[in-house]
Amino acid sequence: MTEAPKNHFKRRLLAGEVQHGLWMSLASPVAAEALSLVGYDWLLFDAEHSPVEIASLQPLLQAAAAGSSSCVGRPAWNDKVLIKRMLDIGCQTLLIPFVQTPEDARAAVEASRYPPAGIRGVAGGTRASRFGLAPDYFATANEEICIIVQIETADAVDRLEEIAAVEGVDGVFIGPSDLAASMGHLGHPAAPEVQEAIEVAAERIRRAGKAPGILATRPEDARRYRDWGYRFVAASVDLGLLIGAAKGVLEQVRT
Ligand SMILES: O=C(O)C(=O)C[C@H](O)[C@@H](O)CO
Repeated sequence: MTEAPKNHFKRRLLAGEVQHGLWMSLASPVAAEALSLVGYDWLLFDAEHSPVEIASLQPLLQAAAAGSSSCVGRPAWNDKVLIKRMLDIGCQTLLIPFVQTPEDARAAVEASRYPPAGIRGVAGGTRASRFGLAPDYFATANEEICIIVQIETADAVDRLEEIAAVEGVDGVFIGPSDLAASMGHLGHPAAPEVQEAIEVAAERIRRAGKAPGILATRPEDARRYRDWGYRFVAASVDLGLLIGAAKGVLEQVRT
Protein backbone atom coordinates (compact mmCIF):
# COMPACT_ATOMS: atom_id res chain seq x y z
CA MET A 1 0.00 0.00 0.00
CA THR A 2 1.22 3.51 -0.77
CA GLU A 3 1.41 5.42 2.51
CA ALA A 4 0.76 9.12 3.03
CA PRO A 5 3.96 11.15 3.55
CA LYS A 6 5.25 11.55 7.10
CA ASN A 7 6.53 14.91 8.32
CA HIS A 8 9.96 14.14 9.75
CA PHE A 9 10.73 17.85 10.23
CA LYS A 10 7.68 18.18 12.51
CA ARG A 11 8.61 15.08 14.50
CA ARG A 12 12.14 16.39 15.12
CA LEU A 13 10.76 19.86 15.93
CA LEU A 14 8.36 18.48 18.55
CA ALA A 15 11.20 16.36 20.00
CA GLY A 16 13.20 19.57 20.55
CA GLU A 17 16.02 18.55 18.21
CA VAL A 18 18.34 21.11 16.65
CA GLN A 19 17.79 21.18 12.89
CA HIS A 20 20.23 22.81 10.50
CA GLY A 21 18.67 24.37 7.41
CA LEU A 22 19.51 26.15 4.21
CA TRP A 23 17.48 28.98 2.68
CA MET A 24 16.82 28.36 -1.04
CA SER A 25 16.42 31.35 -3.34
CA LEU A 26 17.93 30.04 -6.57
CA ALA A 27 14.67 28.44 -7.73
CA SER A 28 16.75 25.71 -9.36
CA PRO A 29 15.80 22.00 -9.32
CA VAL A 30 19.47 21.13 -9.84
CA ALA A 31 20.44 23.13 -6.75
CA ALA A 32 17.52 21.63 -4.81
CA GLU A 33 18.55 18.09 -5.67
CA ALA A 34 22.27 18.62 -5.07
CA LEU A 35 21.87 20.54 -1.81
CA SER A 36 19.34 18.06 -0.44
CA LEU A 37 22.03 15.41 -0.87
CA VAL A 38 24.48 17.44 1.25
CA GLY A 39 22.73 16.53 4.49
CA TYR A 40 20.92 19.64 5.76
CA ASP A 41 17.91 18.73 7.90
CA TRP A 42 15.67 21.15 6.03
CA LEU A 43 15.58 23.36 2.95
CA LEU A 44 13.37 26.46 2.84
CA PHE A 45 11.90 27.22 -0.58
CA ASP A 46 10.99 30.87 -0.66
CA ALA A 47 8.01 31.92 -2.77
CA GLU A 48 7.87 35.34 -1.12
CA HIS A 49 11.13 36.89 -2.27
CA SER A 50 12.25 34.45 -5.00
CA PRO A 51 10.85 33.90 -8.50
CA VAL A 52 8.99 30.77 -7.38
CA GLU A 53 5.34 30.09 -8.19
CA ILE A 54 3.32 26.92 -7.54
CA ALA A 55 4.20 25.41 -10.93
CA SER A 56 7.91 25.95 -10.35
CA LEU A 57 7.85 24.94 -6.68
CA GLN A 58 6.62 21.40 -7.36
CA PRO A 59 9.77 20.44 -9.36
CA LEU A 60 11.90 21.87 -6.56
CA LEU A 61 10.17 19.60 -4.04
CA GLN A 62 10.51 16.62 -6.37
CA ALA A 63 14.20 17.32 -6.86
CA ALA A 64 14.82 17.75 -3.13
CA ALA A 65 13.20 14.35 -2.50
CA ALA A 66 16.38 12.78 -3.91
CA GLY A 67 18.16 13.69 -0.68
CA SER A 68 17.35 13.58 3.01
CA SER A 69 16.33 17.20 3.63
CA SER A 70 12.79 18.01 4.70
CA CYS A 71 11.16 20.76 2.66
CA VAL A 72 9.66 23.92 4.10
CA GLY A 73 7.71 26.31 1.84
CA ARG A 74 7.19 30.01 2.43
CA PRO A 75 4.14 31.32 0.56
CA ALA A 76 4.23 34.90 -0.66
CA TRP A 77 1.64 35.89 1.93
CA ASN A 78 -0.54 34.53 4.72
CA ASP A 79 -3.29 33.70 2.26
CA LYS A 80 -5.61 30.71 2.36
CA VAL A 81 -5.39 30.10 -1.39
CA LEU A 82 -1.59 30.22 -1.49
CA ILE A 83 -1.46 27.94 1.57
CA LYS A 84 -3.87 25.42 0.02
CA ARG A 85 -1.90 25.31 -3.21
CA MET A 86 1.41 24.76 -1.41
CA LEU A 87 -0.08 21.97 0.67
CA ASP A 88 -1.56 20.30 -2.41
CA ILE A 89 1.80 20.05 -4.15
CA GLY A 90 3.23 18.30 -1.11
CA CYS A 91 4.67 20.95 1.19
CA GLN A 92 3.86 19.67 4.67
CA THR A 93 5.67 22.41 6.56
CA LEU A 94 4.87 26.05 5.85
CA LEU A 95 6.56 29.21 7.06
CA ILE A 96 3.85 31.87 7.08
CA PRO A 97 5.17 35.40 6.58
CA PHE A 98 4.17 38.56 8.42
CA VAL A 99 2.11 37.15 11.26
CA GLN A 100 1.27 40.14 13.43
CA THR A 101 -1.56 38.92 15.65
CA PRO A 102 -3.05 35.73 17.12
CA GLU A 103 -5.84 36.14 14.56
CA ASP A 104 -3.29 36.00 11.73
CA ALA A 105 -1.80 32.83 13.24
CA ARG A 106 -5.24 31.25 13.67
CA ALA A 107 -6.12 32.03 10.05
CA ALA A 108 -2.94 30.29 8.86
CA VAL A 109 -3.66 27.19 10.94
CA GLU A 110 -7.28 27.04 9.76
CA ALA A 111 -6.20 27.39 6.11
CA SER A 112 -3.95 24.36 6.55
CA ARG A 113 -6.52 21.99 8.09
CA TYR A 114 -9.34 20.03 6.50
CA PRO A 115 -12.83 20.55 8.00
CA PRO A 116 -14.04 20.51 10.65
CA ALA A 117 -10.71 21.72 12.08
CA GLY A 118 -10.21 24.24 9.28
CA ILE A 119 -11.18 25.35 5.81
CA ARG A 120 -8.69 23.65 3.49
CA GLY A 121 -10.32 22.67 0.20
CA VAL A 122 -10.38 18.98 -0.69
CA ALA A 123 -8.81 17.52 -3.82
CA GLY A 124 -8.25 13.85 -4.59
CA GLY A 125 -5.34 13.55 -6.96
CA THR A 126 -2.66 15.88 -5.64
CA ARG A 127 1.03 15.25 -5.05
CA ALA A 128 0.26 15.65 -1.33
CA SER A 129 -1.79 12.43 -1.34
CA ARG A 130 0.67 10.73 -3.67
CA PHE A 131 -1.73 11.53 -6.50
CA GLY A 132 -4.59 9.81 -4.68
CA LEU A 133 -2.68 6.55 -4.19
CA ALA A 134 -2.35 6.95 -0.40
CA PRO A 135 -5.71 5.96 1.14
CA ASP A 136 -4.67 7.24 4.59
CA TYR A 137 -3.93 10.79 3.39
CA PHE A 138 -7.17 12.49 4.48
CA ALA A 139 -7.05 10.78 7.89
CA THR A 140 -3.47 11.82 8.58
CA ALA A 141 -3.04 15.12 6.71
CA ASN A 142 -3.99 17.54 9.50
CA GLU A 143 -1.62 15.92 12.00
CA GLU A 144 1.28 15.88 9.57
CA ILE A 145 1.02 19.58 8.68
CA CYS A 146 3.49 21.83 10.49
CA ILE A 147 2.78 25.54 10.74
CA ILE A 148 5.54 27.98 11.57
CA VAL A 149 4.64 31.62 11.92
CA GLN A 150 7.12 34.32 11.01
CA ILE A 151 7.52 37.29 13.31
CA GLU A 152 8.89 40.23 11.38
CA THR A 153 8.11 43.40 13.31
CA ALA A 154 8.55 44.92 16.74
CA ASP A 155 4.74 44.95 17.13
CA ALA A 156 4.62 41.20 16.52
CA VAL A 157 7.47 40.65 19.00
CA ASP A 158 5.37 42.53 21.59
CA ARG A 159 2.57 39.97 21.03
CA LEU A 160 4.86 36.95 20.79
CA GLU A 161 3.33 34.94 23.64
CA GLU A 162 -0.23 35.44 22.34
CA ILE A 163 0.81 34.40 18.84
CA ALA A 164 2.81 31.39 20.01
CA ALA A 165 -0.12 30.22 22.15
CA VAL A 166 -2.38 29.65 19.14
CA GLU A 167 -3.23 25.96 18.84
CA GLY A 168 -1.69 24.44 15.74
CA VAL A 169 1.28 26.81 15.68
CA ASP A 170 4.30 24.50 15.94
CA GLY A 171 7.13 26.98 15.65
CA VAL A 172 7.88 30.70 15.68
CA PHE A 173 10.46 32.02 13.25
CA ILE A 174 12.19 35.36 13.61
CA GLY A 175 12.97 37.24 10.38
CA PRO A 176 16.08 39.26 11.29
CA SER A 177 16.04 41.55 8.24
CA ASP A 178 12.43 42.63 8.55
CA LEU A 179 12.63 42.88 12.31
CA ALA A 180 15.68 45.12 11.94
CA ALA A 181 13.81 47.29 9.42
CA SER A 182 10.82 47.67 11.74
CA MET A 183 13.17 48.73 14.56
CA GLY A 184 14.76 51.46 12.43
CA HIS A 185 17.82 49.43 11.39
CA LEU A 186 17.04 48.65 7.75
CA GLY A 187 19.83 46.46 6.35
CA HIS A 188 21.47 46.06 9.76
CA PRO A 189 20.17 42.95 11.54
CA ALA A 190 23.48 42.86 13.42
CA ALA A 191 22.56 46.10 15.24
CA PRO A 192 22.93 45.44 18.99
CA GLU A 193 19.29 46.41 19.72
CA VAL A 194 18.06 43.91 17.11
CA GLN A 195 20.36 41.15 18.31
CA GLU A 196 19.19 41.69 21.88
CA ALA A 197 15.55 41.36 20.77
CA ILE A 198 16.43 38.17 18.88
CA GLU A 199 18.16 36.68 21.92
CA VAL A 200 15.27 37.46 24.25
CA ALA A 201 12.72 36.18 21.70
CA ALA A 202 14.27 32.69 21.67
CA GLU A 203 13.69 32.29 25.40
CA ARG A 204 10.16 33.73 25.21
CA ILE A 205 9.21 31.35 22.39
CA ARG A 206 10.59 28.35 24.29
CA ARG A 207 8.78 29.38 27.47
CA ALA A 208 5.58 29.56 25.40
CA GLY A 209 6.18 25.90 24.55
CA LYS A 210 6.97 26.37 20.87
CA ALA A 211 10.12 25.82 18.80
CA PRO A 212 12.10 28.95 17.89
CA GLY A 213 13.63 29.28 14.42
CA ILE A 214 15.63 31.90 12.54
CA LEU A 215 17.63 32.68 9.41
CA ALA A 216 21.35 33.33 9.61
CA THR A 217 23.60 34.22 6.70
CA ARG A 218 26.90 33.12 8.22
CA PRO A 219 27.87 29.98 10.17
CA GLU A 220 29.05 32.05 13.16
CA ASP A 221 25.62 33.72 13.36
CA ALA A 222 23.90 30.33 13.07
CA ARG A 223 25.98 28.93 15.94
CA ARG A 224 25.25 31.98 18.13
CA TYR A 225 21.50 31.67 17.45
CA ARG A 226 21.64 27.96 18.29
CA ASP A 227 23.43 28.78 21.55
CA TRP A 228 20.67 31.30 22.34
CA GLY A 229 18.14 28.48 22.05
CA TYR A 230 17.01 28.56 18.44
CA ARG A 231 16.14 25.04 17.35
CA PHE A 232 15.81 25.33 13.59
CA VAL A 233 18.29 27.67 12.02
CA ALA A 234 18.88 28.29 8.33
CA ALA A 235 22.65 28.64 8.31
CA SER A 236 22.98 30.34 4.94
CA VAL A 237 21.30 31.18 1.62
CA ASP A 238 22.06 29.13 -1.54
CA LEU A 239 22.36 32.27 -3.68
CA GLY A 240 24.71 33.89 -1.18
CA LEU A 241 26.90 30.79 -1.10
CA LEU A 242 27.15 30.77 -4.89
CA ILE A 243 28.00 34.46 -5.16
CA GLY A 244 30.44 34.29 -2.24
CA ALA A 245 32.29 31.35 -3.77
CA ALA A 246 32.29 32.91 -7.25
CA LYS A 247 33.69 36.20 -5.90
CA GLY A 248 36.36 34.32 -3.97
CA VAL A 249 37.52 32.45 -7.06
CA LEU A 250 37.57 35.64 -9.13
CA GLU A 251 39.67 37.39 -6.49
CA GLN A 252 42.13 34.47 -6.45
CA VAL A 253 42.58 34.25 -10.23
CA ARG A 254 42.98 38.01 -10.54
CA THR A 255 45.94 38.12 -8.15
O1 LIG B 1 13.26 39.08 7.72
C1 LIG B 1 13.98 38.21 7.20
O2 LIG B 1 15.18 38.05 7.52
C2 LIG B 1 13.37 37.36 6.18
O3 LIG B 1 12.18 37.30 6.05
C3 LIG B 1 14.29 36.66 5.19
C4 LIG B 1 14.36 37.51 3.94
O4 LIG B 1 13.16 37.37 3.22
C5 LIG B 1 15.54 37.23 3.02
O5 LIG B 1 16.73 37.55 3.62
C6 LIG B 1 15.58 35.91 2.38
O6 LIG B 1 16.59 35.85 1.41
